[in-house]
Formats: sequence, structure tokens, C-alpha cells
Amino acid sequence: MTKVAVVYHSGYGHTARQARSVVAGAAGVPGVEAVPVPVEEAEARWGELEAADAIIFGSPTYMGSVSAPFKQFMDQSSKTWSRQGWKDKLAAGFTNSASWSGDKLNTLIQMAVFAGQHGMIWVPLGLPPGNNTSTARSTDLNRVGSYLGAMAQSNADQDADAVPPPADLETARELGRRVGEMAVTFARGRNALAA
Ligand SMILES: Cc1cc2nc3c(=O)[nH]c(=O)nc-3n(C[C@H](O)[C@H](O)[C@H](O)COP(=O)(O)O)c2cc1C
Repeated sequence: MTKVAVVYHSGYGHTARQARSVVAGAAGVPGVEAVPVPVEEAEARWGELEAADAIIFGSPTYMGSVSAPFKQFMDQSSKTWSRQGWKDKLAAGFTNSASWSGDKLNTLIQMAVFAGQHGMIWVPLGLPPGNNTSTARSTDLNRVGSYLGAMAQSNADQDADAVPPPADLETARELGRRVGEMAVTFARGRNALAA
């Protein structure tokens, strides 16, 4: 099986819902096993990250950047970085915040730089932007219009059972599916080269 790990933090459950959609999207690809890894469990489950073909990073945007627990996970990875243990794994990212912008892009950029430091191969969202013409709708896939990774917008006064809305959860699912497909393609290519 090709393995996809989804490492995420969520303070109040919104990004956890987005993470579940990412996992479901990856797990729907034949031959892929996808596992959610809350950052609080990452240290104890480091072996699962080492064994993964792809790692997808998820964090809410707090103060225009990844959350402190997610940053702690990033820093915990420095031992792996020093021996480039995640080199050539696929990487991707998602984030969620209250505002339409809320400086979410910075969070994805942080994740992409982090992946670059690890020598990983960043997989962008790969969906056209939705909700940006006079005839478009707020229910469009990629309604926030992100390229680097999947974004979700959760109204600040709504709990995680109500938001992020279905369009953002579907967008997250698409990211998981894309990374799952890419991971299978890479694994097959590697095996073919080794044969
Ligand atoms: C400490 C803190 C900082 C936040 N900073 C931002 C921000 O910079 N931009 C934004 O749009 N929303 C911000 N928010 C709102 C959260 O991103 C939003 O509520 C999100 O849905 C929380 O996700 P979670 O439930 O997974 O923690 C912040 C919330 C908290 C608690």
C-alpha cells in the first residue's frame, strides 16, 4: 500500500474537519492507506511519518501563521531534517481561518518552505479558482481561490459542526485525492526504475 499521513493541528475542531476530508480524499484512491496524525501524537507516531510516501500538513491560521502547536511539530522534525529523512516524499498543505484572506497564504508558504527544507516535493492544489466571476457561486470548489494548497474559511461565530462549509471540505477532499494519486504514481515509477 502507498501511505499518506495527514499531520494537523486544530484548536477548536474546524481544521480537524478539514483534515478528515483530506484523509477521506486520499483514502479513496485505490492502493492508498491514509492516516490522520494530530500533532499532539506526532512525536509518538514518528515512525508512521517516516514510513509515509506523502505527508500532508494542516494547521489553522493563527495570527497570520501556523499555530504554535504546529510550529512545535515543525521544530520537532529537525532531527529528521538533519539526516534528510523525509527527502523525496511528497508534501502538501491545507489551512483554515475565519477571514476570507486572514493571511492564510502565509501559512501555506510556511509549510511549503518547511517541506523544501526537508527536500520534499510540494504538490499544489491543482484546482482552478472558484467563486471569482459574476456567475460563480460561493458553493464552488476552491471558492477561496488558492493555488499552493487547500484553504477553508470558517465564520468566527460558528462551531466546527457548522463550518467550514461543504465547498471547502470538498476542496480539502480534492487535495487528498490528488496527493494520493501522485503518491501512487511516484511509488509505481520508483518500483519500475528499481526493477
Ligand atoms: C489565536 C488565534 C489567532 C487567530 N488568527 C487568525 C488570523 O490571523 N486570521 C484569521 O482569519 N483567523 C484567525 N483566527 C481564527 C481561526 O483561524 C479560526 O477560528 C479557525 O476556524 C480555527 O480553527 P480550529 O478550530 O481548527 O482551531 C485566529 C484564532 C485564534 C484562536
